[in-house]
Amino acid sequence: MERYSGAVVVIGAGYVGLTSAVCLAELGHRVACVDIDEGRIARLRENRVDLLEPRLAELLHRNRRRGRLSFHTEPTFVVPAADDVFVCVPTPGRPDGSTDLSAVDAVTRRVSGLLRPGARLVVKSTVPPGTHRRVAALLGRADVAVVSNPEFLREGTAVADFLEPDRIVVGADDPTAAAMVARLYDGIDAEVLRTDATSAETVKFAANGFLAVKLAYVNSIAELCEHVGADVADVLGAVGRDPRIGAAHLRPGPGWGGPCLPKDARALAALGAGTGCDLSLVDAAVAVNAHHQRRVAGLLDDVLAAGEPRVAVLGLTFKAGTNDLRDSPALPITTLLARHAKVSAYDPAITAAVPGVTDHLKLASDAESAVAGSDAVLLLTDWPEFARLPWRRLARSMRGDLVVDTRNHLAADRLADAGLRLRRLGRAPLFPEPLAASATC
Ligand SMILES: NC(=O)c1ccc[n+]([C@@H]2O[C@H](COP(=O)([O-])OP(=O)(O)OC[C@H]3O[C@@H](n4cnc5c(N)ncnc54)[C@H](O)[C@@H]3O)[C@@H](O)[C@H]2O)c1
Ligand SMILES: O=c1ccn([C@@H]2O[C@H](COP(=O)(O)OP(=O)(O)O[C@H]3O[C@H](CO)[C@@H](O)[C@H](O)[C@H]3O)[C@@H](O)[C@H]2O)c(=O)[nH]1
Repeated sequence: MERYSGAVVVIGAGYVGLTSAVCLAELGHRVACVDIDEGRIARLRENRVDLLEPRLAELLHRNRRRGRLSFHTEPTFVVPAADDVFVCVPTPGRPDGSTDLSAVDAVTRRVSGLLRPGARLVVKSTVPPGTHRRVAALLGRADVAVVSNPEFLREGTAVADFLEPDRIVVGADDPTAAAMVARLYDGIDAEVLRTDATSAETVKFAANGFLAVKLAYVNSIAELCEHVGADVADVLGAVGRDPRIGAAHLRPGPGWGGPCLPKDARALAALGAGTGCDLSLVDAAVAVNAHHQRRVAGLLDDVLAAGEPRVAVLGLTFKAGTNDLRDSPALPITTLLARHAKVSAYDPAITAAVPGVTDHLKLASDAESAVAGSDAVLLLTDWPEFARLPWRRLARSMRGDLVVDTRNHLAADRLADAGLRLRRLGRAPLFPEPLAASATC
């Protein structure tokens, strides 16, 4: 049993929970972090972090040494001493898109009898608008306030996003409770936006839905650029200079993915269906995203038509800088390819096969062995090391000469020097013959 004498408990030690626990400790609070995953807690007690997040391990060690951070498998002894208990457990999507709140419910029931009078239960998990009322009802404690404090961190930059956020949103129907939670962030230089609880819950869905729609639109404009002969980098570079639009999240790719955008967009669309509000724009973004994933696989159609084709895939994670494979666009794309081709893949953050996830492909231990003998290379994640690959040597080891770069990540002149044909999203292909696949949108 680890000793705890502090004021904050964080339940859930995943991307959001562990980052929150470590950063709140860095801000000077005494934090106890609880998770039902005994293996994860055992590793954290040995200062071992499974998540690929810059500075997370360093800040964890430092705050463990300072005695500000402890890890537990049970809330029994730590929750009664806490002023604020953060809920950072998963809220996955159900098959119909709606949000599965069973982990939030389980935590609420578990802590109900443990919270001291006057404490606050702070929901950081992404939950549909109105969930605070469900939590309050399950809690059955008029002397405990329920506060919504959605989290906006991105994977790969979780610590920086937590400590230097664009905004902090604290929503509660009890202004004193909101003020108490807001004060936990006193060491951070960002505006705290105080709202009612339903509005705070809605902010998170509205933000992720907006990003999903924006990225679906970006990929559609990339497709249009190919059709009309425009260059997407020039087009969106100029479009993004308008401050009403903004330059961020404007890069085309193989479809957006990850543990949040897909499930939150589907949940928002399901909310539209459930409330009768017209959120068909979000439904369309989800459908368009699936189209772009199929379109990327379709760019290899010519190669797949040949006998016993072999495709090398560079990058499996949903973006660079994370080892998270949840809802990565690489999974549906490589599944489509694997119906017709042998797929060998390399990702610097995925060092071992993941049963049930990577079964359809052969995991290579480095880029060169993935590429050797392939008819085509498909780059799906923009890991920096892929831009530095020795393309001349790789070209000699390949059977074919096609490279499809879905992130506009590779230097065209280096691939041309290597005698490779380069196909990029939203840009003219760097080889002479017209592409049948891009003839129509
Ligand atoms: N991952 C992100 O980038 C991100 C960013 C913002 C918000 N969110 C939201 O935050 C929530 C958590 O996401 P995550 O990515 O951190 O999840 P995660 O899967 O990385 O971690 C969740 C942790 O909660 C633990 N857990 C599950 N049930 C529990 C219980 N009853 N008691 C104690 N621990 C329990 C799990 O063992 C796991 O370690 C979700 O609602 C998600 O939508 C995620
Ligand atoms: O210009 C861009 C930016 C992103 N993506 C893709 O979009 C997806 C999501 O990327 P990103 O938003 O960086 O990743 P997440 O870590 O999933 O973060 C999102 O989801 C989190 C969980 O809700 C939120 O907290 C964040 O604010 C929100 O950005 C990934 O597949 C990216 O490859 C692009 O294709 N082009």
